[in-house]
Amino acid sequence: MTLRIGMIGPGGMGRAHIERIHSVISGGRVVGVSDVNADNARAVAEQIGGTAFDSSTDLINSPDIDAIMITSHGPAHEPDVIAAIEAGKYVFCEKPLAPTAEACVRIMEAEQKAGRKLVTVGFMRRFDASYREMKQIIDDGEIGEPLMVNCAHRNPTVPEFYTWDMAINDTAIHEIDTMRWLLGEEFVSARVDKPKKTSLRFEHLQDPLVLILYTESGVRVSDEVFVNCQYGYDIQCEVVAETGAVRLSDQELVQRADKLGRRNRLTMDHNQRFGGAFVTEVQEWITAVTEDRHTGSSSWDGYAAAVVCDAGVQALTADGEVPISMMDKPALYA
Ligand SMILES: NC(=O)c1ccc[n+]([C@@H]2O[C@H](COP(=O)([O-])OP(=O)(O)OC[C@H]3O[C@@H](n4cnc5c(N)ncnc54)[C@H](O)[C@@H]3O)[C@@H](O)[C@H]2O)c1
Ligand SMILES: O[C@H]1[C@H](O)[C@@H](O)[C@H](O)[C@@H](O)[C@H]1O
Repeated sequence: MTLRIGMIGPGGMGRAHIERIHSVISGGRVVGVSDVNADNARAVAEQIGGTAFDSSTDLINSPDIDAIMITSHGPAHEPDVIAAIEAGKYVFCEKPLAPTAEACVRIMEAEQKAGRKLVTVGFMRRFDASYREMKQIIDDGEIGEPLMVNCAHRNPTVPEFYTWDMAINDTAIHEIDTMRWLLGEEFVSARVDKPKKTSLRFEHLQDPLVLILYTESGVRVSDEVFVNCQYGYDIQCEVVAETGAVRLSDQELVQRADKLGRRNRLTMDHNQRFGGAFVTEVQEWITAVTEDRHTGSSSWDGYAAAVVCDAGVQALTADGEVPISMMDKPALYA
């Protein structure tokens, strides 16, 4: 059986997912699209030989669509995720699940009403082979209890529409989710340190910044977010534990040796750096949906990330630590 996928918002991320689904991933095909930009929907539909739906509601409720992928902008996700749940269809939603914790709570309420987990949030780093190996080493107790984690999230540049809060809720959200998963704990406080700003940024941005988070057991996670570093898409992570340390190695593109020395070609964007993780993530989702089961990050994970992001955004203008508190986890997500 081929899973018939309907995609809402086939922009940059959506088209990259379509490319993967139609070339390297098995078991699914994007057969319908919708977009507020109707010309874009028509163009993508023509490319894939599928249907351009007039609205996301029509796409979600079509009997010719088995499952939904949402790759529109974050603020547009909530109504479409809820409509997919109400239609009883599995839905893969790109991060963020929704821009506020309150919106994520409404999504969890709809899912609890439906009585089953239908929503997967696109936190792809959980599917990256290097992060998975780090997690295995930690979970096997090979380096003892984690004490500190030092992360860096560097992008070459960002466009002018990228606002100051996006450093947290669009960029650091990846480390926020990955660290919850890697450490198996929730965060209890957030603080933001603001170093000297690069001159190579738009005036409205604090760039770089360092988000400092503490977990329930006291692990300190620092996340340097530097989105105009110019030179590459550079993702770093080192977990320092009681008897050892483990870190992501250099990015995996080729290493060249010549008279200038040995050096790696760096990745330049998320699709290059996390291409393998995206493939595994979407393949696992298609396989799971075909077998009528949930996989990947849940709405609870989307909610938890949003709560930490809200605190991180508050910390941008607060003095010192902002406490983080979450609602009790509903039984559906236990
Ligand atoms: N996992 C990752 O590393 C990663 C990387 C990039 C983007 N993303 C996420 O993917 C999503 C899309 O980002 P992008 O870079 O592809 O943006 P984009 O601007 O390239 O594409 C978004 C598309 O959604 C459409 N759209 C906007 N509002 C809509 C609505 N209400 N209904 C239907 N269509 C709508 C736009 O017209 C556009 O075609 C965002 O949530 C973003 O955070 C994730
Ligand atoms: O939406 C993108 C995406 O999530 C990338 O993975 C991240 O590196 C960028 O900072 C963000 O703007």
